[in-house]
Amino acid sequence: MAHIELLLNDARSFLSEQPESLQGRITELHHVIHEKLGAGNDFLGWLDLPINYNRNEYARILQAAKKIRRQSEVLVVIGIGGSYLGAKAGLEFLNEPFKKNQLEIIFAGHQMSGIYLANLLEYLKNKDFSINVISKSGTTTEPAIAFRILKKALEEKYGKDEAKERIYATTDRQKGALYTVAKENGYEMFIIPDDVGGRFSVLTAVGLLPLAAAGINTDQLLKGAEEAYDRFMNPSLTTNEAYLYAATRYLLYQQDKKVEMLVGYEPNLLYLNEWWKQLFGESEGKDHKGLFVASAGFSTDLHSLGQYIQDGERHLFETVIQVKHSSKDILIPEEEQDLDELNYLKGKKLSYVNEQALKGTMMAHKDGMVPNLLINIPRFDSFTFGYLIYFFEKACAMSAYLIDVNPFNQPGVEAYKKNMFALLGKKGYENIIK
Ligand SMILES: O=P(O)(O)OC[C@H]1O[C@H](O)[C@H](O)[C@@H](O)[C@@H]1O
Repeated sequence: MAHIELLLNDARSFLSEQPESLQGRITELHHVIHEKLGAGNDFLGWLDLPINYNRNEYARILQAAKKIRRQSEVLVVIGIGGSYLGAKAGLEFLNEPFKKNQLEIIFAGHQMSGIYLANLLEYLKNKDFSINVISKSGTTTEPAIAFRILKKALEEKYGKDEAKERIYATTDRQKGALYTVAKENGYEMFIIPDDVGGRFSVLTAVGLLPLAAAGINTDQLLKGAEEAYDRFMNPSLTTNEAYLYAATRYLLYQQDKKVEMLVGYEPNLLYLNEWWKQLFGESEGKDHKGLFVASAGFSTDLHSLGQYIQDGERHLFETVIQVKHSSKDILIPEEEQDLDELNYLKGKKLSYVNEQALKGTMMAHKDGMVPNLLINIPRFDSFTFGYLIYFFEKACAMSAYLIDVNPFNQPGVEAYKKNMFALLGKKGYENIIK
C-alpha cells in the first residue's frame, strides 16, 4: 500500500502525451541513478541513507539531544540553505501550533540581519542555551558570522570550558573552517558524509540533531524514509509515485508550463515548501533550463496570488498537498440570530470547510487552464515527514536527469558571492569587479 497518493485526475487532460509513455526512459535513468552513472554521481550518498545511515553517529545524536534538553531552554541552530531548511520544515510540519516545547529551537545564520541577531542576543541573555552550528563546507558567510557572534556570547556567559560543552558542530569529516574551529576547541562533532550534498542532507545529523533535540521521534522519521526507499526501488510508474511525479512535471514543462507551485492548505506545510524550493530550484535550475519553483499557502494566498493563478499568464501548474486526517478539529457553532450568515455551516468541521475550499479551487484552476497534481498525505507525523522527504529527493534526481542537468551541483550560487566578497574586501577577490 502506498503511504502517500499521487492523483493526476486534474492534470492528465492537459497532457498531449501521458507520463506512462516515458517508462522506458525512466527505467534507464533509474539505473543511471542506482548504478551511479550520471552527472554528479559522487553525490548519491543520500540514496541509501534510510538503510545505511551511520548507527554509531545516530546513537550519539540521540545522546546529544538528551544532553541539550537537560542543559538548555533554547537551542540555537545556525545554518543556511540545506543546513537549515530540512530541520525547519520538519519542526513546522510536526509541531502543534502555539504549543510551547520544553526546548525552544531558534534558527540563526540563515540571513545577515543585524536587527535579528541583536534581538536574539538580547533574548538569550536570561536563557540557558546551546548551539548547533551546521555547515557542510564550513565556510558559508552567513552561518560563520552568526557562529562567531553567538559563540562569543556563549563563552561570556558560561566561560570557555562550559561553552565547549554546549556547542555541537555538524560539518565535513576533515575540511573547512568550521571543522578547524571545532577540532581546535574540542566541540562534539557530527559528520555530513562526503557524498551527501546540503539539500539532500535532512536524514543526516543536519536534520536529525535539531529534530531529536526538539523531541521529535526520529526513529519513526527514518522508518518513513526507509519505507519510501523500498517502494521507489521499483521504477514502474504504476507503483513509483516519485517517478510518476517527475515524469508528469517533465511533460508539463515540455508543454511550456514553466512554473510549478507547491500548494498546501495547512500552515504546518509552509516550510516544507521552502525546503522543496531549494531542493528543486538548485537541482534543476541550470544550463538555462528547469521549472521555476514557487509556493503558496492556501486559502491565505487565494486572497492575494489567487487572481494571478486563476487568470494571469498561463505558464504554471500546481502541485497540491492535501492532509487527509486532522489530529485536531473544531466545529462551527450555531448562532440564534445568524447575523453573520454562517448558520449554513453550523455543525460542520473546519477541516470539512477547508477541504471544500481545496476541491473548489482545484476545479476553478483547472477551468482556468492550470493543471493540478494532488499529493495526499495521511497526517502530520514523523513517519510521513521522513517518507515525504525521500519521495521528493528521489523525484528530484529523476526530474533533473530527465532535463539532462547535473542534479547535485549549484555553480550559479557562486556568482553573487564573488561580488560580495570583492565589495567586502576579502583577500583574493580584489580583481573581480572591474
Ligand atoms: O552547509 P553549507 O556549506 O554552509 O551550505 C549552505 C548552503 O549554501 C550554499 O550557498 C548553497 O547554495 C546551498 O546548497 C547550501 O545548502
